[in-house]
Amino acid sequence: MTRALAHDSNPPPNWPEGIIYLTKCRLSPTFPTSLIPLISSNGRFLPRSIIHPSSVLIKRIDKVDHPAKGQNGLFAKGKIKPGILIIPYFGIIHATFTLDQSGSQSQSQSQSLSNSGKEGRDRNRVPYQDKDEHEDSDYDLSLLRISASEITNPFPGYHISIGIDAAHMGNAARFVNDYRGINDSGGPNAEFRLGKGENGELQMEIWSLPLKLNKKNRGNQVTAAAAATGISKGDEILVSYGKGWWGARNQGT
Ligand SMILES: C[S@@+](CC[C@H](N)C(=O)[O-])C[C@H]1O[C@@H](n2cnc3c(N)ncnc32)[C@H](O)[C@@H]1O
Repeated sequence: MTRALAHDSNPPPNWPEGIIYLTKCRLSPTFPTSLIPLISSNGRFLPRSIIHPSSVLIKRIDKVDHPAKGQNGLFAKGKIKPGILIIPYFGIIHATFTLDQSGSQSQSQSQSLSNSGKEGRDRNRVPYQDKDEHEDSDYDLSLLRISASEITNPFPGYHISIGIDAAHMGNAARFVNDYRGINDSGGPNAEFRLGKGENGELQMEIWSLPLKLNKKNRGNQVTAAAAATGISKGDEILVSYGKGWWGARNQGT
């Protein structure tokens, strides 16, 4: 008998098999408790569940000239106004530590790596990481970076990168595609923004572009009027992953 996946609730239509459906982010089991105050204004991580928004749907892409043909995309189920929170991005929140090579207070890597499982007793040693399992994920977003020199950094000598990875678990936001090759002339119609959940937790969100950020608006009254209507029913919701995201993937190709 196969074990049912530990979905938070019933997944929305077209949810792929093998991916856990989340209605809120989860913390990685290796996420240090001493970092929680940095991602939550009340010092606790107790996000409220957010159900699938009625404004979006997950759809398999069949268009022959779409660069992500055969994959899924996120689409507007109805009209979405400009400057609206469409959906928060859920996944597993994880931390990656990089030894600061420039500072004088650096701990040695071997010293820190020998402290597997002792995080409760010694909060200022980085947790053991065999390999960064999120490094190659195409669903990993940066949530927060903390420099080694910041006074709020509970791990002196290490730069900390906190990310949200939706490779194996997430919500419909994980299906948002990048506009490149899909709507090159119009650009994205949505963007990632840092936001706050109801219980004070930092979260990444997908918003429809406000009118002023739509690059087609400038000096063009006709397009500005069209952009003011936001994202039309049936349109694919498209963001920019950023040049860095594509640069890292195109290296050596
Ligand atoms: C976060 S996922 C987006 C959802 C994905 N299409 C799916 O069905 O799971 C990122 C992946 O989507 C694909 N993708 C997104 N935007 C793309 C684009 N403009 N051109 C080609 N592939 C794209 C790439 O395979 C990329 O690694």
